[in-house]
Amino acid sequence: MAPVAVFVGVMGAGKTTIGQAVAAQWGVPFADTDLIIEARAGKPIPEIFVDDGEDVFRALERETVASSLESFGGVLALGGGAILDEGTRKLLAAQTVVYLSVELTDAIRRVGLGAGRPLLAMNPRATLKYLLDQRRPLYQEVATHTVLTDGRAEPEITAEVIGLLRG
Ligand SMILES: Nc1ncnc2c1ncn2[C@@H]1O[C@H](COP(=O)(O)OP(=O)(O)O)[C@@H](O)[C@H]1O
Ligand SMILES: O=C(O)C1=C[C@@H](OP(=O)(O)O)[C@@H](O)[C@H](O)C1
Ligand SMILES: [Mg+2]
Repeated sequence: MAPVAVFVGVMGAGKTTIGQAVAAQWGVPFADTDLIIEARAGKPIPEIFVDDGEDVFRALERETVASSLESFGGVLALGGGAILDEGTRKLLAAQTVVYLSVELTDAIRRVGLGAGRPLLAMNPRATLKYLLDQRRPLYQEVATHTVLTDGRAEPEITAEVIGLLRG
């Protein structure tokens, strides 16, 4: 079994929100690697970053992506930084990967002050700009489909994803 679709994109792209909506419309399960990691670690992501550091989080993320890709049959949302790992990018090569793209203005509006997202705890606007510039080529590399989300409401984006994946 393998996921029907995997969502990637920077924080605030809408991976969790749109992934859930697409899964609901298809009538398939939804999973989010962030939630799986929190359950496995027994603590929220900000605490993993504080107690154990980003490297430990990335290792948990890599294992979680690998096991989900192997055994989960539904819609899978990744965390924004999962694609930083080369091994994860290789795993994604055989998958249907939807890149939800968003630029700085809308992304920052959506994540606000970054609550629950430890990488945005300080200077969220400058950090998000840096992360967008660093990661954009990696999202493009793994994507089989790209959907622009700037200035668009969730139902419209969900409908475009479903239309694109219909074939
Ligand atoms: N297209 C959109 N327009 C406006 N707000 C959105 C849109 N997509 C998501 N959001 C909101 O932005 C926030 C971040 O969305 P989320 O799905 O958690 O993003 P991600 O998982 O990619 O970080 C949520 O509050 C969500 O309701
Ligand atoms: O971009 C990142 O490195 C991260 C994104 C978050 O997920 P979302 O993209 O769903 O917010 C979460 O995995 C963690 O805070 C790190
Ligand atoms: Mg998310």
